[in-house]
Amino acid sequence: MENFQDGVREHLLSVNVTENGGFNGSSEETKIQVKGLRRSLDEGVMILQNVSLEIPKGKIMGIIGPSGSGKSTLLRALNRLWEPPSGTVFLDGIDITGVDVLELRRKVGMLFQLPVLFQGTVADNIRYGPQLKGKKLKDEQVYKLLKIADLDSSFFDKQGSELSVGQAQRVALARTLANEPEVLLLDEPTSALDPISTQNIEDVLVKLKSRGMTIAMVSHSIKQIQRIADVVCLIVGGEIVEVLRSQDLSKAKHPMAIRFLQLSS
Ligand SMILES: Nc1ncnc2c1ncn2[C@@H]1O[C@H](COP(=O)(O)OP(=O)(O)OP(=O)(O)O)[C@@H](O)[C@H]1O
Repeated sequence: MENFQDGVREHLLSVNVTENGGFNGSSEETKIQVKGLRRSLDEGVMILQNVSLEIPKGKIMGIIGPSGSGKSTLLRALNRLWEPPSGTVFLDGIDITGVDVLELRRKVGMLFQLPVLFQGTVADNIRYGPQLKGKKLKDEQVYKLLKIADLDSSFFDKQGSELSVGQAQRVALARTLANEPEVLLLDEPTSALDPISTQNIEDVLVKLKSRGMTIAMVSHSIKQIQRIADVVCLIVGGEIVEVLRSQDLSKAKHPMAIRFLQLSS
């Protein structure tokens, strides 16, 4: 317990990020594997069609695609906010449907477009997750989490209601990091933020990645994906149509992907 934050840092530093930059190469470890994931609505409409994907460890994967293409549904399957069928989503090779759901959500944390802070101070919010497990974070540990989320110590005692959306999003990130996640899922985390708050969040994400965190981020901003993602997954009509390195986005071949990229840039 004394070493909680050191433990976070050690964990993050201990993951060896591969240098070759390949995302399908044999030397790169897979953190999350999705195999043949499907979801259909009662009326038979397919939202996800046979989706298979490997999210590499210690990298940022951007997930982009037109509205309604299934991006959020895919992301939510990865920590069972939508329950995937067994045998379709694996974390470190283990089927997530067999893992205790709260334990899974500690390992695979999620941030949404709009942060929702609980009543109380910023510190109360950050302490929330560990407290559920009977652990009380020391002030020093809370300050360290604030720092990782690029918030100074003056935020410790502030009420959630006093914060801007951008600041609240960073508190939500610190609250998620208090659970010592191995993976972060982000569903358009900066779409409600101004450019400076967006840059603050992007900087934190890049810093977390450099410490070994695996990140999957849905974004509508191709420019954002090009700034921070290593790999991009393009999803159209519930199907993954391309997986590319972000610098190779312009090489997309699928006609719908090309059209989407042209209209979005
Ligand atoms: N629980 C649900 N019940 C009915 N339809 C749903 C449900 N969840 C998602 N859908 C539908 O599935 C499709 C994919 O939704 P999803 O939110 O995953 O898309 P998205 O790519 O994230 O969209 P956006 O970019 O607009 O957020 C949409 O047509 C949506 O209306």
